[in-house]
Amino acid sequence: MTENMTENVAGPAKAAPGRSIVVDGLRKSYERNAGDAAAYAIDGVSFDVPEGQFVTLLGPSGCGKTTTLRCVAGLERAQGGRIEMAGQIVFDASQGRHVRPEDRPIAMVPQSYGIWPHMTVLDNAAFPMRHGRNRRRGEEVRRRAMEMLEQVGLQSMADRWATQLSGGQQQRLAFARALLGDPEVLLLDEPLSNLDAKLRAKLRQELRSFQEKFEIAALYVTHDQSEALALSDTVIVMNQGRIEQIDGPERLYDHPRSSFVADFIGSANLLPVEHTSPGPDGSVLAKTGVGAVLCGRSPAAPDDRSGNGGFVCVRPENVRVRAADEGTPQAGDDEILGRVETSEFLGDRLELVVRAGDVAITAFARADLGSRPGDDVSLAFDPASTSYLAS
Ligand SMILES: Nc1ncnc2c1ncn2[C@@H]1O[C@H](COP(=O)(O)OP(=O)(O)OP(=O)(O)O)[C@@H](O)[C@H]1O
Repeated sequence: MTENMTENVAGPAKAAPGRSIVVDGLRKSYERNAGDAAAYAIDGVSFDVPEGQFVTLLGPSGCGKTTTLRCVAGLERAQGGRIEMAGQIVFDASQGRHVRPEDRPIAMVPQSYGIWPHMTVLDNAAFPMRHGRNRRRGEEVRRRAMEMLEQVGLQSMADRWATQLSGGQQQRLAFARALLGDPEVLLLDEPLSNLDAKLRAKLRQELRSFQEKFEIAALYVTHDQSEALALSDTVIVMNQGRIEQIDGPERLYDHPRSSFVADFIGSANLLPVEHTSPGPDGSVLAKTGVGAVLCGRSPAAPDDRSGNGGFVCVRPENVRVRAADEGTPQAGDDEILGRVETSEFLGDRLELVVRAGDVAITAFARADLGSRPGDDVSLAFDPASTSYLAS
């Protein structure tokens, strides 16, 4: 590792205030001859981590999340791009600049928390102060470590072996230890992935409340969309080494920019579109296999609202369902007639899969609708919550 962690020559370069990390145009291939664009694990990745914010890299396995995180940490060296951290350029491919991981203002929390089993809780916590960037000695180390253990509720366990802690306590210790290295940013690589679902849900809330309490910026990697939505101020959705969308959780869910994002975040009906034309008030009229659908949302620029291809995107909770014999569709209602294929009772509602022409549409319906497989129903999409996605 050491031979490629060398130069750190230029003086401090200015980073934009208020941003803990700025990543610009990062490109990394693991191939020796990285000429072929398809060989890049990440390609043109750019984003910011603002001060005190929780930012998550989210995407399916192999999309480049860990590679991005490792480049930020300095554990991998990219072939292109720049990284600024706490007011300094820590990586610049064009200038051959690469600050070593131990000299970057970061703390990394790995999947297994990286806790030393042969050390006490206190010694684990004190480790970065004894061995990190800003080394300290003597009583001050013990005092600061004890103060931090108190903050995370582990002071009474300071002299225990770290292996005697529960999963949740280990997470708190990993968090305390990371903070004691005075990092600008915490880097977390799927720290909850080894835990069962119930503990995961509890610990993610705890993780978030610590991060807020200490007002530290965090860059978090996960492939679990519910975790990303629950924890993050900002989610960066990645696909095949590129960024698809950067947005807050609600906006990602309500305004996905592509069919990939719509499908990856929550569940979505994606109806293939034959062609589109501009509709009233900036909407898009999309011709699909089940008829024309009015889409009140579209990330496409107004000039790009006529064309071929793309998808209508509507979430199951935004599909209105009624029994086909509940009365004829009202004038102006673009209703779609279909037949129930499956019906699942979920307590407070039914989840229906309705076949309409060539497409299967998932919809949530009132539990008392009582629809069963084989029943005819009519569906309507609310234009205000229906999107046209060009790709
Ligand atoms: N050390 C390596 N050598 C060669 N190829 C690698 C190496 N590490 C990652 N890759 C490749 O780079 C691409 C991105 O991998 P990366 O681990 O960054 O993805 P990820 O999104 O973190 O996936 P996961 O969620 O499975 O950890 C993948 O195609 C992967 O096979």
